[in-house]
This record gives sequence, C-alpha cells and structure tokens, in this order.
Amino acid sequence: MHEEAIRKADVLIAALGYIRKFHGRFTVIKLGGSVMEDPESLRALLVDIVFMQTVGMRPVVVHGGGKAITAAMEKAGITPHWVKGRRYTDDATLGIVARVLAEEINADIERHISKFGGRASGLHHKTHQCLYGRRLLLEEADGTKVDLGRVGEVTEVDVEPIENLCLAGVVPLLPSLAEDEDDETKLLNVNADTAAAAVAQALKAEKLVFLTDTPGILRDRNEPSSLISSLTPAGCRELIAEKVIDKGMIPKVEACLTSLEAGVLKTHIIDGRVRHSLLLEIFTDSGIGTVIGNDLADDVTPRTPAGRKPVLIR
Ligand SMILES: Nc1ncnc2c1ncn2[C@@H]1O[C@H](COP(=O)(O)OP(=O)(O)O)[C@@H](O)[C@H]1O
Ligand SMILES: CC(=O)N[C@@H](CCC(=O)OP(=O)(O)O)C(=O)O
Repeated sequence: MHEEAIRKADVLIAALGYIRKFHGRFTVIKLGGSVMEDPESLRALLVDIVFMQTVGMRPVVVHGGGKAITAAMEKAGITPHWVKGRRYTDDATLGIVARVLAEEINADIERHISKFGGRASGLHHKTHQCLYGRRLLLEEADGTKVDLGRVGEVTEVDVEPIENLCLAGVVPLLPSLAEDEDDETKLLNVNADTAAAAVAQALKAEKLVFLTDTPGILRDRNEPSSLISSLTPAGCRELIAEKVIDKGMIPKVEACLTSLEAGVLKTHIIDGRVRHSLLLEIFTDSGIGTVIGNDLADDVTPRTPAGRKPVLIR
C-alpha cells in the first residue's frame, strides 16, 4: 500500500514539469467520430480534458462526428456520397450535419464535461459562431471542377471568444461547421481535421492533438507494434509518397504539416480508444502515439512489449 502510494506521488511529480511548461498555453484537441462512438473512451478523454483545464492548461476542443452524421442520413433515407474524401453536402445533408454536430454531439460533450466537474461551452451558429469559410473548390487532374456541394474550408477564425472562454476556465467546444463568408445565412460542412488545424494555427497553439482509432502512424497498418513514435515533416512526406500514410490519415498528417509551418510547436496523433490517452501523451516522456515536430528526429524504433520506447522530450 505504502509503495503504491509513493508510486502515485511519483506520477504526480513527473507530471509537474509538463504542467508548468504548458500552463496558460493552448492545446487544440480534435475528437473524431470513431472515438465518440465509444462512450467509455469518450468519458475518459473528457475527464482528461477537465484535468488539463483544472491545472491551468487551455484545452480547446474541435470535433467532427462523421459516423453519427452517416447514421442520421441513413435514418432520413439519404445515401451518403463521398467525393475525394469529403461528404457531398446538399442542402438536406447540411441540415443533418448542422443538427448532429452542433445540437447533438456538441451539447452532449458539454453535458458530460459538466458532469465531470468541468465547464465547457459550445461555440457555433446557435451560440457564437467563430469559424468562417468559403466553398472548397477542387479540380480533377484534367482541370474539371469537382462539385462538393456545401463543403467548405476555413478562411478566418474569431479567436477572441475562444480565448475569453479559456481565460474564464471554460473549455470551448467547436463543431466543424463554418459560416459562409459570401452568405452569412448559410453554413459550410468542413472536414474536422482541417477545422482543428485552422483553430490551432489561429491560436498559435502549443499543441494540436488528433484522437483517432489507431495507435498513431503505423508502418504496417495491420501491426500495432509498427508504431512510429516521432516524425519530422520530411519523414511524413516520404511516408505519404510511399503510401504508408493513406486514406483518412492523409488529411490528419497534412493538417499537422500546415499547422507546424504556421507556428504550432508539436502535433500528435494518438489512440482515443486507450483510456486516458491524452494525459499519457502530454504528461509522460515517452507518450503513447506519434508526435510530429520540426525539431524531432524520425524514430521508427519498434516498441518493447512493455510499450516503452526511447525517451523523447515532448
Ligand atoms: N500509416 C497509417 N497508420 C495508421 N492508420 C492509417 C495509416 N494510413 C491510413 N490509416 C487509416 O487512417 C484511419 C484514421 O483516419 P479516419 O478514419 O479518418 O479517423 P477519424 O474518424 O478519427 O478522423 C485509420 O483507422 C487507418 O485505417
Ligand atoms: C466535408 C466533410 O466530409 N465533413 C465531415 C465533417 C465531420 C468530420 O470530419 O468528422 P470525423 O472527424 O468524425 O471524420 C463529414 O461530413 O463527415
């Protein structure tokens, strides 16, 4: 019992350096649909976020909810349709996206955070809109325009309300919806990874953390022990060219690279299904997922069975 108590104190002391280092700094946390599907994982993550806020860090949550949107569309008899990794968004789909993200998921996260003793507040078109954007225009290789409907990209972030909530000890919660800068009565559906990157850049955040359903970036997607602990932007580009980084991981890594270029110090891709993954990544030397930063080395050393890997100062 005595030993166990001392071990607990050691853990607290080990966290102290990180708490000091990140005190008053913004960490943008992106919650993806895959993580939010599992109530137990979500609960543990929200407790981590309450912990971060309580010790004086400034967590800011940006969330998607792709799986819940798909389920709601199917219930409404609309078949989801994907174009270049984005959900084709007609007006009926946009209505569902806005309802599911802002009124259901956002409100649910807010309720849970308050149940765990924290304070959180949704920032969106029903409360206070902070993300503004324009329609996303993509082209095929032959120059033909791709029609994505009401899909957008963020062009501007109103940082003041986000900062004010953080200063007041409240966690801001932003769904990945932007107001159309060409028509203020309309919304745009934004990929949540790119929305999180836009918020991290605007806040000049210390960290941008993606919580997803894989241990991090894997060299072999079917082999969790092939986790790559740390990467440089150049290392990421090589892995994209080699198609080791593929599919849903591409927008995440690209969001990491643009954020690093814009001054965010470190970006992380971690497994939101692991209990307290956020605390383990931020408050321990070894972390649990992949960290991408300008001043890191590409570290592809496999982990030992105990999950240890070379010490890395994050
Ligand atoms: N090298 C890689 N390492 C890990 N996952 C990868 C890699 N390349 C592609 N992926 C895929 O990316 C997925 C994560 O992206 P996505 O499904 O969009 O997550 P989310 O819903 O959390 O945003 C993983 O489940 C995996 O299938
Ligand atoms: C344009 C576009 O595709 N938008 C996404 C927004 C939600 C999202 O990105 O959710 P995840 O993070 O759970 O994937 C969508 O409609 O699914």
